Amino acid sequence: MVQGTLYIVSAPSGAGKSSLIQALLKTQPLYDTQVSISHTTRSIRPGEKHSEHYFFVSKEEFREMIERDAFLEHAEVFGNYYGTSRETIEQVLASGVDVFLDIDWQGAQQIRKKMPQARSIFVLPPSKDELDRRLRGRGQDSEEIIAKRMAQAVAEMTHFAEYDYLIVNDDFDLALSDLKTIIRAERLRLSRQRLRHDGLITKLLAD
Ligand SMILES: Nc1ncnc2c1ncn2[C@@H]1O[C@H](COP(=O)(O)OP(=O)(O)OP(=O)(O)O)[C@@H](O)[C@H]1O
Ligand SMILES: Nc1nc2c(ncn2[C@@H]2O[C@H](COP(=O)(O)O)[C@@H](O)[C@H]2O)c(=O)[nH]1
Repeated sequence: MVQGTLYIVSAPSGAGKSSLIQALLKTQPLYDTQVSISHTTRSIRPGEKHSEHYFFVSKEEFREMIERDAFLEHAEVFGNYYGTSRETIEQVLASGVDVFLDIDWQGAQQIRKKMPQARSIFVLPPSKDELDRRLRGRGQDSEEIIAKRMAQAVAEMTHFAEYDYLIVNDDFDLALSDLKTIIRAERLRLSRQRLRHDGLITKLLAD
């Protein structure tokens, strides 16, 4: 079985990465593409569901998971802890399914060290004003949390050059189309490698 590809997607909070990933998943069959559900110690927002948006856990549970090396990566973001389950990701990739991680730059750095074959995408907002509008428009965070996230936005964006691909999420449909193009190109690149590996190209070019 050929391994699935791991895609890391990062962006300042509110730039639209979760919306883009969710829209992409609607166009892909489950046996092809899945999104990882992280563990977090942050409080649940209105409308969020345990095991659908996140596994919401206590700090003690999170610490216990770190101790048993259950995370592929984990980080403190905006004063809360977030982590990606190692076992789940390894199992899904081994079954040939591509997996998307919606994680911050710290997690992205940890994954690149462990899995250099992972592909990474950074999503930028068209402007800081628009980022602020989107965070407010989402209507899920307090003034204090929005201020904290806006204050961290520039720090997150300074890491854009560490990523393989950059998408500016101004027009949503255009940004989604860019994301689909990246996935398509990566799949074509890999299928070319597989053909070469199988000796098919050699056979096709013979005679
Ligand atoms: N291109 C766009 N134009 C206008 N609004 C957008 C666009 N993309 C996303 N949004 C809206 O911006 C808000 C923030 O988007 P989203 O929650 O996907 O951001 P995020 O980067 O995943 O944030 P976080 O890191 O906090 O989870 C949402 O209300 C979403 O509907
Ligand atoms: N390093 C990790 N970062 C993660 C993970 N899951 C989410 N995140 C990032 O946290 C912020 C805030 O998310 P929110 O849901 O509270 O708005 C955002 O940048 C996410 O990408 C994770 O498992 N590891």
